[in-house]
Parts: sequence; C-alpha cells; structure tokens
Amino acid sequence: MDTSSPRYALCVFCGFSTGNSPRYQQVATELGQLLADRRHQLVYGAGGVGLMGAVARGAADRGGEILGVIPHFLRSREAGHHLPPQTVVLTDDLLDRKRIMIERADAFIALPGGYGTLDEVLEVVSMTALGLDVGPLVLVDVANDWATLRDLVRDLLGRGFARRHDLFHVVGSAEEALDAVESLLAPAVAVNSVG
Ligand SMILES: C/C(=C\CNc1ncnc2c1ncn2[C@@H]1O[C@H](COP(=O)(O)O)[C@@H](O)[C@H]1O)CO
Repeated sequence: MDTSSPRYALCVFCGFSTGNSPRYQQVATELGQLLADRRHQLVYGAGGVGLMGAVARGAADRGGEILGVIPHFLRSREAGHHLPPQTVVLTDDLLDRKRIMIERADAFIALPGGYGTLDEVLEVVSMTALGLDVGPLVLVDVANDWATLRDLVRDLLGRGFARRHDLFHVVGSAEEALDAVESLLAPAVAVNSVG
C-alpha cells in the first residue's frame, strides 16, 4: 500500500473566530490532529486565527499535509501570528476561493462558524441538491450548533420549497466526523466480489 500520498482531501469549513467556549477550539484542534493521523490532506481557508487556525495547527502538529486557499485581500487579516506551514493558493476573491476548495476536496466537514462558514456550507448543500456530486458534507455539533439549519431545512420542506432532506449529516465529535466521511467515501464492496 502507498503510504506517502494522502487518502482523501478533506475540506474543513469553520469560523475565523473562536466562539464563546474553549470547547470549540478543542474540537477544532482534535479534528486537525485526527485528520492528519488518518493521513488525509486538510483543505481549508488558510487562516491562522480562530477555529481555522486551531484545525490547521492540529494537523501541522501531527505532520499533516495542508492546502490553504485564501483571497489576497484576506491574507494579512486572517493569517495571525501562528499560521502553520502549508501550500497556499491565492485567489482574486471569495467566490474563487470557495470554488477551488470545493474542486480540490473529496468531502466536506464543517465546524461551527459565522456567516462565511454558513455561506460555504449552503454552497455545498445547494450544489448537492442540484445533483452535482461534490462530495458528502458532515457537520460537527459541539453545542447544538446546527439545530437552526436543521429547522430551516424542515421549514423549507414543509412549505414545499425544498425536496431533499438528506443533504448533510450531523455528528457529535471530530472522530465521528472522520468515521462518517471515510465510510461515505469508501468504495462500495460488491456483495459477490472475489479476492
Ligand atoms: C461570496 C461572497 C460573499 C459571501 N460571504 C462569504 N463567502 C465566503 N467566505 C466568506 C464569506 N464571508 C466570510 N467568509 C470567510 O469564511 C471564513 C469563515 O468565516 P466565518 O464568518 O467566521 O464563518 C473566513 O475566512 C471568512 O473570511 C462575496 O463574493
């Protein structure tokens, strides 16, 4: 087995703030560490602050491979003082950043965040709803963070403005998130396969 190349490129969306509880940073760090331990590449928004920084430092501490994608205008604002080593792709704007992160990823994991995170999550949700196979999306609940999104989906379904309810998965820990994406990405094994 080739152990040098990453297994999957996993894009993590999350806030450039830390949130109101230390638990958010703990989970973000753990996600970065586990992602690297399991030999996945981290694709993310190239930030060194907030949860973005915590995920990246977690991955870097364990020798993980990191691809950061960020527009020129955000680079100094979101780099902070503890940006770990990574390959950086500079983009002209936020739309290009989002497109490149989505193109480069096999699957998506979202931690809690603000408007930017919500925008990225909804981009993947709406692309999947349109039948574009961008990869599975797993949301990590740290403190019931995704309840309002689930309520919104229920509301859209109830009012006849959405048809699919299976556009993302919600889990309760970093480990469950990685278990979920790995099983969703694993090639199906044919029941009658030999060897
Ligand atoms: C696509 C455009 C506006 C929509 N807003 C955003 N789109 C993509 N990324 C964004 C947007 N606003 C902030 N961001 C970045 O997301 C990261 C996480 O931010 P959060 O708000 O803490 O969740 C961070 O890098 C933000 O800069 C305009 O064309």
